[in-house]
Amino acid sequence: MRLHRNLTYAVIDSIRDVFNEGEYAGKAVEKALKRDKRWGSRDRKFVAETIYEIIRWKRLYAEIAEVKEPFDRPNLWRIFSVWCVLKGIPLPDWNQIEPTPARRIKGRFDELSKIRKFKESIPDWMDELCAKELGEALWTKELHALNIPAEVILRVNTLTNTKEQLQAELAKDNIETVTLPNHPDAIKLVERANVFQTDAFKNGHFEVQDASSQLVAAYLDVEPGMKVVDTCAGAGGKTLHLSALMQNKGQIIAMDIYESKLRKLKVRAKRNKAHNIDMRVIDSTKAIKKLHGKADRVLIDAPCSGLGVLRRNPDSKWKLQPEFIDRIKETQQEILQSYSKMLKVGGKMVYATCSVLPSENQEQVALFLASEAGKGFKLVKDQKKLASVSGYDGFYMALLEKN
Ligand SMILES: C[S@@+](CC[C@H](N)C(=O)[O-])C[C@H]1O[C@@H](n2cnc3c(N)ncnc32)[C@H](O)[C@@H]1O
Repeated sequence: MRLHRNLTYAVIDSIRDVFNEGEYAGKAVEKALKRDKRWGSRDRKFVAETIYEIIRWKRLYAEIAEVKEPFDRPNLWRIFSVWCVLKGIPLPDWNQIEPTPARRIKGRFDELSKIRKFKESIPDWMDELCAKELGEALWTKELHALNIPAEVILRVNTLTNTKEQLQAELAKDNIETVTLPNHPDAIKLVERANVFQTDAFKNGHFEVQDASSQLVAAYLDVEPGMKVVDTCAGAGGKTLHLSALMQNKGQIIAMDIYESKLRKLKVRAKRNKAHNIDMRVIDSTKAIKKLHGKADRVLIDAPCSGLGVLRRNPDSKWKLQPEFIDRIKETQQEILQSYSKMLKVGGKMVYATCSVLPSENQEQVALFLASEAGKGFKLVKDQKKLASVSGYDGFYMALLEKN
C-alpha cells in the first residue's frame, strides 16, 4: 500500500482535532471527507478507517511512540508512524516522518501487549471500574470485543417495504446483505458501504441500527392502537421501530429534554412514513404529570455511559469521565422513579441502556423495585447483551409490569 500525502494530512488534522480539541470522532471524519470532492471511495475509506483506528488505539500507539498529550504535530506524526508499522505499511520518505526502525516499534508493541490497559488501549480508571463490576475474566473478553469495529446493520422499515424487497433493492446498488438469526427486522452489510446515498435510504426503506438495539422496542411488547410513551426518545431510533411494530396505529409520545434531538426525529419520521408519533419536549415536570397513569407502555431508553457501544464510538474511551458515570446513574434512578408514573395499571415498561455495567442496569432496576415508586411493579424478565457473546453492541433491557 502506498500512502498519499493529502489523505494522510486529512488523517493527521482529524486526530489532532479529536485528541487536542475534544472534537467527536464522527464529526472529525465527516469534516475530513468534505476536504476533497475528487477522492474516490477507496480514498474515503482509507481516511475514515484510519482516523477511527488511531482514535481507538490512542493509548497503545502513544505509549509505543513515547509521546504525551497534548500532542504537538511531530508527535501526531510519530503516532501515525506507529500505525503504519503495525499495519505493515512501509514508512514513506517524507520530511514529517522520522526514520524509526520498525523493529523498535514492534518490540514495544510486544512488550506493552502483556498489559491489558495498553494492549486494549483504555484509561486506567475505566479499566479498573469495569473489571471491578464485571470481574477480570469477563471484562478482558468484553473489552477485546468492544475494540473490534462494528459491522453495518440495518433495520428494515416494515411500514414501507419488506426485508426481501430491501435486500433486492440494495443488491441493485451492489450492496450485498445477509439476514441475522433472532433479529427479524435486521440485515447486515457483507461489506461496508455508504448506505445513506442510496434511494432505499432516501425513501425510508431502512434505518441503520445495531442488532442489539433492535431488540429493545420489540421487548416492550407493543400492539397497534396502544398509547406508548418513549421517554428518552432522542433522535428516535427506537421510536421509529415502535411505530413500525405498531403498524402506524395508536399513539407514540416521543419525549426528550432536548428539542434539537426531537427535531431530527421529526425528519426521520417523515422519511419513514411513521405517522403515529407526537413529539414533546420535557421542559418541566408538568409534561410528565399530565401523562400519569395514561400509558399502556413506557420505554425508558436511559442516558448512560455508552460503555456497550465503544465499538462505534471509540472516542468515548477518552471523553468519558468517572464523575459523568456517577452523575448519570443518579439521573437513571430519577428517571425510573418519575417516568414510571406515566404507566397504567396492567401496563408494561422497558428500562434499557447501552451500557455493560451492572450498576447502570440490573442494580438500577433492583433499586427502583425496592423504592416507594417501584411498589406494584414486578420484573418480568431481563437480558444482558455483551459484545463478546453476541458480536453486537453491549445492551441491557428489563421488562417490568405494573399491577
Ligand atoms: C440512549 S439516548 C436515547 C436514544 C434513542 N432512544 C434512540 O433509540 O435513538 C438517551 C436520551 O435521553 C435523553 N435524556 C437525558 N436526560 C433525560 C431526562 N432527564 N429525561 C428525558 N430524556 C433525557 C438524552 O437527550 C438522549 O437523547
